[in-house]
Amino acid sequence: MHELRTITEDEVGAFWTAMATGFLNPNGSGDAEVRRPGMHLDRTFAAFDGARIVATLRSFPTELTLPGGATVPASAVTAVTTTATHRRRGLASRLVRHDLAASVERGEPVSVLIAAEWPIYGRFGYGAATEHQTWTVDRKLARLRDRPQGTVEFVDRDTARATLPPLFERHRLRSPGEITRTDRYWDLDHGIVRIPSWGDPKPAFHVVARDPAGEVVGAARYTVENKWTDRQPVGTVELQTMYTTGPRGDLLLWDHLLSLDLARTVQAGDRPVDDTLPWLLLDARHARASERFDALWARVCDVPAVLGARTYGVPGTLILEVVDPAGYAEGRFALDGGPFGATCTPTTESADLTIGVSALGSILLGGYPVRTLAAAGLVDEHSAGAVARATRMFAADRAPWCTTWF
Ligand SMILES: CC(=O)SCCNC(=O)CCNC(=O)[C@H](O)C(C)(C)COP(=O)(O)OP(=O)(O)OC[C@H]1O[C@@H](n2cnc3c(N)ncnc32)[C@H](O)[C@@H]1OP(=O)(O)O
Repeated sequence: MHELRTITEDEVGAFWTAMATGFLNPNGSGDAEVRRPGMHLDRTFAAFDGARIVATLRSFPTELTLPGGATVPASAVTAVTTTATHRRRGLASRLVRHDLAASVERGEPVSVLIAAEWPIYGRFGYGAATEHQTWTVDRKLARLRDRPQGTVEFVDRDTARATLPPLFERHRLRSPGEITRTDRYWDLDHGIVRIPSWGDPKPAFHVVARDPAGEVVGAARYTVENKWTDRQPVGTVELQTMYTTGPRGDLLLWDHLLSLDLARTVQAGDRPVDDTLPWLLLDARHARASERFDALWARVCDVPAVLGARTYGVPGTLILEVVDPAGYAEGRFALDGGPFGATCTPTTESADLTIGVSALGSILLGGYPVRTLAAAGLVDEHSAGAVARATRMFAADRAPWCTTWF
């Protein structure tokens, strides 16, 4: 049996080398020094074959925003790898289960991650909870419905670094599915701190949008691929980051992006599935959607703590039977919730619905309708109308969206 434990300071380098190898990055052995400040060694686990690290997992504390804007403490899991020579022997399973147990011990009510591949994490109780999509816009065809009011200016990287965090904070607290970012995250995001094996970041433009009163209403970063065919500019503007305080900022920044002569296409990934962009255009079909996929996955460990902290689309009560083979979320719970808050407590009343813990993760943020999961056989209805009621209650007033990769 391979030993599984937290790593020591001396093993930090070997941890990152093993992780990089697991992610098929042959150059990762020089990353440890830059990676070390973001690590919590008491929640950085490895499996050992003799003295060699052959599987990795680490987590860090964060906060998850729920529908209604409340946040709950969460454990963010990342760097899950097993070295190719040691796969399918249960090492990742042991690490994930070990980390979940430690998370529950610490009292974190939910664990989150971004799944490299869909089939990996459902067995541990995680469920896909948010989605995002990519827009591709032909800027020669797309026209905005309205003229924006305000200004957009180019700024340098350090100004962008100072401008984005407060905009993100506003976005985070109204966006179910988003998590907190540290200063270090922002430094990495702006290429101020660099992971050696990632290479140099592509040079980018930074812009800040202001309303007519001069208040900052948005900021964006984009790269440009300069390309010509038959003496025609056919390059692509790739939007890397955009946060706004609302529609005014969206309009200003999209007006800017669509006005970039010498590029043909604007591509924007990781956008919310209920984005305003198509509705800002004269012809919504010029915003072509693609790459709509799951993003953040959630694993509920403490049902009353998370279901009691979010708000619900309509007032209602439900008795939920949660099935969790690991036991953490297992039980029957009385939920009484509405647009202004909720209570959720263990109960012995008979259940309206039975749901597995993974499906519970998928309805937690309002990302997937209860009705859809019930139709797919993932939720059982025991009292007439319970699926319809739960569908209306769990719906969120905005699509959950997580823009933070970890
Ligand atoms: C949050 C994150 O960090 S996401 C990143 C995930 N890591 C990667 O994608 C890196 C490349 N992949 C790997 O390193 C490994 O394949 C891992 C970490 C995904 C799995 O590691 P292993 O030690 O092989 O997993 P383990 O042996 O515990 O397998 C558990 C089960 O999951 C299944 N499984 C694991 N990975 C996959 C996958 N990619 N696709 C489908 N099934 C998978 C296995 O088949 C096994 O099922 P079984 O018990 O029914 O046979």
